[in-house]
Amino acid sequence: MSTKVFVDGQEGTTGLRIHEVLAARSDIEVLRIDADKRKDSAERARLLNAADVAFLCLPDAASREAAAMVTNPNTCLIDASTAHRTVPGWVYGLPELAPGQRAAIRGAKRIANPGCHASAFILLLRPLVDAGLVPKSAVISATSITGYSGGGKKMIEQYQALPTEPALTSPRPYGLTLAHKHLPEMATHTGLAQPPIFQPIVANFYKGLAVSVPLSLAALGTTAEALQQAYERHYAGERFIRVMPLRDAATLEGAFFDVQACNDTNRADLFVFASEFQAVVMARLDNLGKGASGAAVQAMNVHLGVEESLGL
Ligand SMILES: NC(=O)C1=CN([C@@H]2O[C@H](COP(=O)(O)OP(=O)(O)OC[C@H]3O[C@@H](n4cnc5c(N)ncnc54)[C@H](OP(=O)(O)O)[C@@H]3O)[C@@H](O)[C@H]2O)C=CC1
Ligand SMILES: CC(=O)N[C@@H](CCC(=O)OP(=O)(O)O)C(=O)O
Repeated sequence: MSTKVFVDGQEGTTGLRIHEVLAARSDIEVLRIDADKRKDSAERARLLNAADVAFLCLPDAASREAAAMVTNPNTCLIDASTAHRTVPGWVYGLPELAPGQRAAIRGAKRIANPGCHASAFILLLRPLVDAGLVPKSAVISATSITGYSGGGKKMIEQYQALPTEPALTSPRPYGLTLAHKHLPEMATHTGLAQPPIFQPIVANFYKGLAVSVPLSLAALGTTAEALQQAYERHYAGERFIRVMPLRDAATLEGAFFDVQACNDTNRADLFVFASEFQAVVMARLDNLGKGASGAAVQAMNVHLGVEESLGL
């Protein structure tokens, strides 16, 4: 019997990509809403309650509204927005987070999909905190470089309009109130007592994201090898996480890091670059792949118990 899936927000960036991925699946029956009814509450409620799995690819307020419409106890919600990522009763949809997370996703009817910057940051920090290499009390800073599709339809339109606004031709730091919406999940799901000092930068390319975290090996009393081993242990057997060799030679030879090399995959690549006393750990992913739609489909596969038998 096929699984009935509804995407609330089917015309948006994340929703469209989920549809593309699901189109290749014979085990999924996609329930579609008529384009002119896509904001009609009664029709959305009908389809949400008819679905076995419903993806919420909506702004936060509309996601909260959608969650409140669901009365069918069998409907599993996978919310791509920020609305429920630290809310009790919702399971964080990152199977590689820690032992037990996969089982939690399998058993949950409310799954909150991680944010794109947050996914990369948490994949880097959680293993180091769990291994005791970074204390929970540490003050961490992080920089993220992201493609403009992370900003959804409005930002895509802005970057693709011709002629290009001069300010958009160079990378643009943002989040300068130091209150980015991913900070709460970054602290909650790493175990850090306080969120990082977080500096995102958006630039004129469609998709791809890399988070960098500088660490003082001397201050932490650790080594680059120990960081690398912590990643290798934590992610052993994880097909969507690739722990790259310490001081990845291919990157160092080229001298420049390729932020887009995970595009069109559900993979995250993790790197440790280091001198004797300092390290920079980096995570790279496709903000629309492992950072959004890919991760949402992976969470669905884990929930349905079909992750092992499928690619994405
Ligand atoms: N883009 C990315 O890389 C990522 C996005 N996310 C999150 O996923 C969610 C969706 O993002 P994204 O796809 O980029 O956003 P978009 O702006 O591209 O799409 C959002 C869609 O939701 C629709 N919508 C808005 N309000 C309602 C409503 N009340 N009822 C029904 N539909 C509604 C919009 O309709 P209309 O077409 O009329 O505008 C639009 O089609 C957001 O919460 C976002 O923060 C998460 C991870 C990464
Ligand atoms: C370029 C850009 O604006 N990116 C978005 C992140 C996209 C994302 O992951 O948003 P959610 O938290 O809704 O998942 C931002 O930094 O706010």
